Amino acid sequence: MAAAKELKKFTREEVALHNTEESLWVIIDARVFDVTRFRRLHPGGASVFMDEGIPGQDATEAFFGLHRFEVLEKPQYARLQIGVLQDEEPQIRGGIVPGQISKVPYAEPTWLAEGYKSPYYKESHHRLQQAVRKFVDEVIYPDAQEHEADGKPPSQSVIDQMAALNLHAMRMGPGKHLKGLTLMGGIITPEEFDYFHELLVSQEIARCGARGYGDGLLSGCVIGLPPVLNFGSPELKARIVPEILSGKKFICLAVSEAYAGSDVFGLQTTATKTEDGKHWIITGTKKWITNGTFTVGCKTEDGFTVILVERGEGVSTKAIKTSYSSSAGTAYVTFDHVQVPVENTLGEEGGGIFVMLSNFNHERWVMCCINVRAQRLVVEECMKWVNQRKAFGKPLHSLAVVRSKLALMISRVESQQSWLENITYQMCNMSYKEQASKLAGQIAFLKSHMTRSAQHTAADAVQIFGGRGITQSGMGKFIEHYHRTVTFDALLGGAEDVLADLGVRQATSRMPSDVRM
Ligand code: HEM
Repeated sequence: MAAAKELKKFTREEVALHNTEESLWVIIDARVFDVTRFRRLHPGGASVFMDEGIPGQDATEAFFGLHRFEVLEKPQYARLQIGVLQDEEPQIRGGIVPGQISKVPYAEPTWLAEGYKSPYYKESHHRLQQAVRKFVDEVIYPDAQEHEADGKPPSQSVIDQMAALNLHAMRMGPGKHLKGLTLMGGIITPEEFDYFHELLVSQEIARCGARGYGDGLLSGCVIGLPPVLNFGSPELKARIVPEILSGKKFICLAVSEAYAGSDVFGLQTTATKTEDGKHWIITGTKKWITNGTFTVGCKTEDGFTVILVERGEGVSTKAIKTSYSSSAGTAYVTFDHVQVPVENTLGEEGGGIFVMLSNFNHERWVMCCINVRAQRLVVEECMKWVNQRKAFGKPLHSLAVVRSKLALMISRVESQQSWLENITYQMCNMSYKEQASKLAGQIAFLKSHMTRSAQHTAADAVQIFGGRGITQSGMGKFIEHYHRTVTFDALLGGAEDVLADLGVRQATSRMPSDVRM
């Protein structure tokens, strides 16, 4: 927006004189705009500027009932501002102020909201959160908005800047891969880094509200690299890991197929050994694969084996159009007699299910971190909308039916974040093995509960926003996007119903044999 100090000052009386089609000014939040020529170009039509109470008048309330704050920040509209009101200051804050914590109730998890306390987050978490938020607001958010819309992948410059701060490495969680790295310019040490740091990094990125872009931003690495880190040979890791964490190469996990998804034993991609036993020959297809090197689940003689396949001869990919942005790079992958050295085997031959299962908890937990933060963004959007939008002469929040929807949305998001933090605390205090046995059910339940809740929240938000909730631009743009893409989380990393069932099956299998009512 134009800097207020360079602008002329006008009284309300002076502005009021410009109330005709020949000279038309309006006041928006103490800023004076000359819309005489713009009127004919206005996306909302020319006539609205001549409606009662608009020409030469203060149109602040009418404006914010129809436009996002960002409209005023766009250069082509900001230049319409010719001055400010004498002795008055703009009062409205909107858009993105890099690094800022939202003051909207429930827009932030309690550990970030003013005046609240948390047993889980220490000073190092706050330090990291502040730095990551500023980076996300300044670097990732604008790129996310642009490419979610144009469908292009995240800019390499953003991936490189994230790599320079070791953000890709931090998204893999605590562990040996962080050793010796300078994290976020050195504001936190690898030794300090725990799952709460990882949680906050994932959640800060999720605030962008760009689902396809978010997946394109190396989420394939979050799920595809752990099998290499945990089961790859030292040589393989030395060759692959640095290239990936520096953002030079992309990796993804390729399990689901046209034939099988949750049913990993139903996979049809095969890996057979060459006669000399030195190579795998991989043939088959994979579907809905995010990003590019592949960590592939294959059927082998011994059952199911996970193998790292590098892009090369016999590997081809083509884009799949889904209901979210092609920025995610969702692909159909074909392996046609691809020759891969046996040294690329991850874990034991035939032990693929163990490799996958050990990955699933972390992967699903990351999805939970992202999911609940995306839900919170919807709460924030709804809170703002019900406050600034008027219906029947009153703000929307004066309607009981709207308040009851908000009550459910807020309750869902708060309870899920609390459950997530409890699980994260257990993760910080359990060995990886303990996590696998004790937390698989908890995480499966949380994810399944969250994805179902998210769908309720999406539907409620659309009701609150009305037609704007299904419109890709303007006031409801985040709601439309959320509603269109919300079901993704209910499918990735284990379908909602399968996960809920997994949790119950695990619980019943652990019932003590001597317990009776
Ligand atoms: C400097 C002043 C203004 C600028 C730069 C401006 C700009 C815009 C833009 C960019 C849109 C497209 C909306 C979007 O996709 O976000 C829009 C829509 C609209 N504007 Fe304005 N506008 C201004 C003032 C006003 C005023 C004073 C009114 C009247 C009360 C008004 C009424 C509307 C309406 C009714 C729409 C359509 C909204 C919808 O489809 O939901 N605008 N305006």
